Amino acid sequence: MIELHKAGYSYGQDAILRDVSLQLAPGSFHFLTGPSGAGKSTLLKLCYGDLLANTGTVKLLGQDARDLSRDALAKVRQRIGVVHQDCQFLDHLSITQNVALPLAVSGRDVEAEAENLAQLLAWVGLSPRAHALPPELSGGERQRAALARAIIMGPDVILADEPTGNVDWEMSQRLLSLLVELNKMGKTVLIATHDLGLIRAAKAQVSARVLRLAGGSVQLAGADL
Ligand SMILES: Nc1ncnc2c1ncn2[C@@H]1O[C@H](COP(=O)(O)OP(=O)(O)OP(=O)(O)O)[C@@H](O)[C@H]1O
Repeated sequence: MIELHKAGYSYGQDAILRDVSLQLAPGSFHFLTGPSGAGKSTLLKLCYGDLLANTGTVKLLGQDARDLSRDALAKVRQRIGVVHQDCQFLDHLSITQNVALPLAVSGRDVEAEAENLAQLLAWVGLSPRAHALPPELSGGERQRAALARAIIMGPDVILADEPTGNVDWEMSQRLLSLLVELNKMGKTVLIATHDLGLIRAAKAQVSARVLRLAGGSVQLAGADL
């Protein structure tokens, strides 16, 4: 469970989030919409402890984010997979090596995980590109590689920031079906997006709550979405 209670965040003097309360219950599927600059990425950063709220409370998997030591936060983060908006990779490493990075960083034996890695790349449809370098990938391939990297540690929660930002409709549907499939496996999913078509398509497949962030707080969006 990720839980925010009256959370606020300011970059310097600028209060971006003022009073955000939300609960991501285990196995739930949420969308987060709102105008550009409303603070969606900032809110996601609070949800995985990249930023600490200036006011209010943020609980990550039952623990107050402010009380987590660096090691405890690292452990919590292994259970929260993040697909970042800009999907950055290390360009000199292959896609397989990039996807495996969280394993290596957490001290796991990457060789021993080779079969799991291959299966994961096959699941996101990237087996033929397993040895390619990141600059050689298309936008949709990069997004799928970023999703694979986000879930390699087997997280309970997946936070995706505009995962379909730079891809065509067909690819966005493919990414959505991967996220829906993960949710059907019991994972909690939160997707920040401007793409209302994506939200409508998802609602035909999964019971999703749509949150709208505006003016520094979050409300449940209208039923027309
Ligand atoms: N590191 C930072 N320092 C100062 N201001 C920042 C920083 N990061 C974001 N901001 C500002 O905070 C506001 C919210 O940014 P954020 O990226 O969270 O919005 P967003 O809703 O995700 O936007 P978009 O939909 O365009 O991606 C913006 O005005 C942005 O310029």
